[in-house]
Amino acid sequence: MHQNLSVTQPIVTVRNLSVMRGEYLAVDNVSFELLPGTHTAIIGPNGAGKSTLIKSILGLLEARAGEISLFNCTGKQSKRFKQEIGYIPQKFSFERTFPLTVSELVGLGLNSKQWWYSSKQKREKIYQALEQVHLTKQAQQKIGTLSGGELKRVLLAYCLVVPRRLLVLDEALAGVDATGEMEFAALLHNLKQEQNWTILEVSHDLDLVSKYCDSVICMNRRLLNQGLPSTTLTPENLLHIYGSLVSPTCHHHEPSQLPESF
Ligand SMILES: Nc1ncnc2c1ncn2[C@@H]1O[C@H](COP(=O)(O)OP(=O)(O)OP(=O)(O)O)[C@@H](O)[C@H]1O
Repeated sequence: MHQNLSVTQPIVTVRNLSVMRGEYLAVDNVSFELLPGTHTAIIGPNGAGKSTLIKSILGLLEARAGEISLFNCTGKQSKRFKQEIGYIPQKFSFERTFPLTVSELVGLGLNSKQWWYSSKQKREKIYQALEQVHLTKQAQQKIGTLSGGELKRVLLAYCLVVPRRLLVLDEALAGVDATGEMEFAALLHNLKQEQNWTILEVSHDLDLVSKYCDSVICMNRRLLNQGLPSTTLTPENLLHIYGSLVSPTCHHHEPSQLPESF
């Protein structure tokens, strides 16, 4: 168990949070709590403010109003827990010539708390993290030459190389192939079950959300619904959220035919 971890105290508390993007109110008066060892998905249509919300939680964007508490601390105090949070952003890329290999990048995840590890122990930790995401063969490859899905796996390995209390994922599975997607989801499930990690992820994959998440936050600038997948992912709620009929089992639409004049 992590130090100071109580099973009842929320890991994250968001109270009446509002966040601007330029002149636009992207998050409007949102409140919720995340309990330790839970997996929560944030869902909503494009532009609903999901990334804005998680970036505010991570301290990457300033709030216009409201309060965010991480591990029971607010403001600057919560910054000391930075190393206990893993984050995979929605968009990132590296120049092809970026001079860092996969194992070097994952090794950067070994932070100051692991200063006493020997070089051998560090190599073992990095190898174990890469093994979990099936990328040991790419260990010496330059990160700028990886595919989009491989790069996402490397970032997950970076998060896995040390214990985290909170893992924040912004569409982390986008670009990961079907097998990788299931493995990724199962891995997150194990981290939650066996190591009590708290997971907050933005996802458009309602099948995986209904299968793996304990709780769903539905938003479109404002919080629309929050609760168990079985009570939030109902046809009525999804119609309200997305404005059209989607369901956890039928949201992969067939590509529509282009009009002849296109
Ligand atoms: N830097 C910016 N300046 C102005 N508006 C912005 C900026 N960044 C984002 N926005 C707007 O804020 C709104 C919320 O964006 P955000 O990225 O949080 O949405 P999202 O729910 O994560 O969307 P998606 O599912 O498409 O990733 C969008 O309408 C977006 O166009």
